[in-house]
Amino acid sequence: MKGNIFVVGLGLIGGSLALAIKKEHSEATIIGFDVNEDEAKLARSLKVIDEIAVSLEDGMERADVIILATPVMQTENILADMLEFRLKETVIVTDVGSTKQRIVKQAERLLQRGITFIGGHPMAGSHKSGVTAARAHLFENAFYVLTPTSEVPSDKVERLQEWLKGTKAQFVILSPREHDRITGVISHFPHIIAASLVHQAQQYESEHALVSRLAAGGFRDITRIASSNPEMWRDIFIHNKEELLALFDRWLSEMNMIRSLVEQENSEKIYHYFLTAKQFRDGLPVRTKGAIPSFYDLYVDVPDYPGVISEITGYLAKENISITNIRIIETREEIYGVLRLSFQSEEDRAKAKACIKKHTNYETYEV
Ligand SMILES: NC(=O)C1=CN([C@@H]2O[C@H](COP(=O)(O)OP(=O)(O)OC[C@H]3O[C@@H](n4cnc5c(N)ncnc54)[C@H](O)[C@@H]3O)[C@@H](O)[C@H]2O)C=CC1
Ligand SMILES: O=C(O)C(=O)Cc1ccc(O)cc1
Repeated sequence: MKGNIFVVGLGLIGGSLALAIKKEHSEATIIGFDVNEDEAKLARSLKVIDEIAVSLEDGMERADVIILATPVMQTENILADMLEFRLKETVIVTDVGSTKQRIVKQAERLLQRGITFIGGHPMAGSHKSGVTAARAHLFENAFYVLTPTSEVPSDKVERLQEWLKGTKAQFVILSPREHDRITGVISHFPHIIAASLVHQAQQYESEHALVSRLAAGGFRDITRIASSNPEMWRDIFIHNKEELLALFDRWLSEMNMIRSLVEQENSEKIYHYFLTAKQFRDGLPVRTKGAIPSFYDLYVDVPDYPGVISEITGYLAKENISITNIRIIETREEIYGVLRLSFQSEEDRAKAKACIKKHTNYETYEV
């Protein structure tokens, strides 16, 4: 499709959407704008966008589709500023914010002027930010929530989905309220838990200098998201305050309950608590990306000799297959193979599997 796509906020999500749209619609012109001029210039040199808008107003007025990809408080402010601009009557405005109720409420004023606004949230990402982390395939297989209000005609929703086809995401329509309730529990609240675990370890570090050195393994895994952009998460917590306050209350009573089981050494109930959590978690789908992203891992059963890692990474490098993470798993219990390689897509994992099979006799497993 032809048209001007205007992306405001050229970071991880804005940049990734720009790349995904261009991949599917090569005739579209991607115009970008960012308050951080260096980020906009970087986006232009990395060919994430075709051109930088002269101003926010200029980009908005030329656009057929406007994508607001800024932290959610900024998105609310931009939606208010847009009331002064002379937008095309046919423009479709959308956003990518992790919260929906306050944004959709603010956008009602645009809707009253006949401008189409469809709230959006591609539910995949990472703890990284900035345009250098942007990838065209970031949203492949992920859920992409849209929250059109009843005034929005369905052909506009279909048109937006057509523009976003290159994301290869799975669209889901929800009300803003349902969206904020679900993301509160599976995405937003876990961030405060991760951050609080890090704070707890930091406080202990003053007593035991070894804490951070010993925290290198599992602790790093469960607290990965504490490395996310603090501005973005501050805004999300303020926007989804009501849901999150309710979750804090439930969490505190849950902690008190499990605390008293430990205090009483109630081994049966403690066991049951872990068991039911394990059963629910083991049953979660693994291939679909979600707000807690699944990684494309490949386990390689390698012999324990020096140089085996460089041997394998060498074969992969020769075939231009990028690895996002590499780790030696120290226990063989339940997991076959000791070398865990992570990839960005199913396709990369399949290529790696074939490459390792071609060059070695090592068994590979997807768990
Ligand atoms: N990081 C993630 O994994 C996900 C983030 N989101 C949502 O996407 C949005 C963007 O997040 P990221 O791309 O991760 O952040 P980012 O930090 O990578 O990029 C945000 C960009 O917006 C720019 N910006 C800030 N205020 C602006 C303004 N007033 N006008 C123009 N540009 C402005 C910043 O300079 C920055 O380049 C947020 O609303 C976030 O809630 C949604 C899904 C996943
Ligand atoms: O890195 C992670 O695990 C994330 O949680 C990514 C993420 C961040 C914000 C969203 O609204 C959706 C996904």
